[in-house]
Amino acid sequence: MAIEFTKYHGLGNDFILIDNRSASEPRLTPDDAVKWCDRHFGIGADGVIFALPGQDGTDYTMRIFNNDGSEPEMCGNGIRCLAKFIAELEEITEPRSYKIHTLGGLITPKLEANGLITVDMGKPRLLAAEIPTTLVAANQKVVNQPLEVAGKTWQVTCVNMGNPHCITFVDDVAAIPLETVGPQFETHAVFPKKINTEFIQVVRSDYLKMRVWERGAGITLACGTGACASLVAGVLNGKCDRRATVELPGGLLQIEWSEADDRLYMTGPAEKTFVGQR
Ligand SMILES: N[C@H](CCC[C@H](N)C(=O)O)C(=O)O
Repeated sequence: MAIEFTKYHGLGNDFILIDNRSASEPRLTPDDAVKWCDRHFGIGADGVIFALPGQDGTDYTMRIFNNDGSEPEMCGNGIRCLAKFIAELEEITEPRSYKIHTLGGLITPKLEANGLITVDMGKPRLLAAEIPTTLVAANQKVVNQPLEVAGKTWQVTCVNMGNPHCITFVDDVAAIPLETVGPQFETHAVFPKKINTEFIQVVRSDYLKMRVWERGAGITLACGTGACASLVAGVLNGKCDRRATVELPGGLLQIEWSEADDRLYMTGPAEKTFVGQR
C-alpha cells in the first residue's frame, strides 16, 4: 500500500516526513529510509522523520533515520520541520509550542507568529563519557584537545546535544576538504558512537560561519544541533558570545546559550516543498 509523505527542509537540510500517529513503531524500516532518501533512485533527503504518538506526557514522539539508515538521538532542523508538519496535520495556524519526546530527551519547538520556529534544545552535555569519546578521561570535558585526523593535528572541542559533535575552529571554513576529513572524523576510534563534525570560522563574536560533515548523512547544508554545539564550543574557548548568528551554507540560525537556565535556544525556518506517495 502506498505511503503518503511530505517533504520539508530546514535551511536545505531536507527530510521526508511521515504521519505515524496511528502506530507506535515507524512505518518504514531503516533499509526503506536508505532507499527513500536516495537522490537518484528515490525521493531524495538527508533523512526520514516520523511523527509518532507522544509518551510520558508529551504531545508527540520524533524518531529519525539518517540517509545511511542509522538512527540518531536528535535533529535540530528536523524538529523545526516536524513542528510545522504537525501544525499542518492538526490544522493549527496560531502560534503554539509542542512537547516532543526524542531519544535525546524532551525538546520543545514553538511556532512563532512570524513563521519561524524557536526550539528549546535542552542543556549541552560536556563530559567525555556523555559525548561519548575516549579522547580524554571520562569525567573530563573535551575543550581544545589535540586529535590526529588525516595526517594533521586538529584542536577539537566536543559537545553532546542529544547527538555527538566535534568542533574545530579554523581561519577559513571554505578551505576545509570536508569530503576527505569528514569521514575520518566520523569513524575515528575515539568516537564509539561516531561523530558529527563542524568546522567554525569566527567572523565576529556574535557571528560564526559553519560547515558540517554529519554522522550518517555526510555533507549537509545545515545542522541545527551542530550550530548549537558550535556556539557552546565557541563560548568554552572564549571565541564568541552566548548569543550569535550561525551562517550555514543553507542559511542563518539564531542560537543562544542561556546563562539563566543553561539551555540552548535555536530560531530558524522550516519550509514545505512537496507532498507525494510511494
Ligand atoms: N546526522 C545527525 C542527525 C541529524 C542532525 C542535523 N541534521 C540537525 O539539524 O541537528 C546525527 O547522526 O547525529
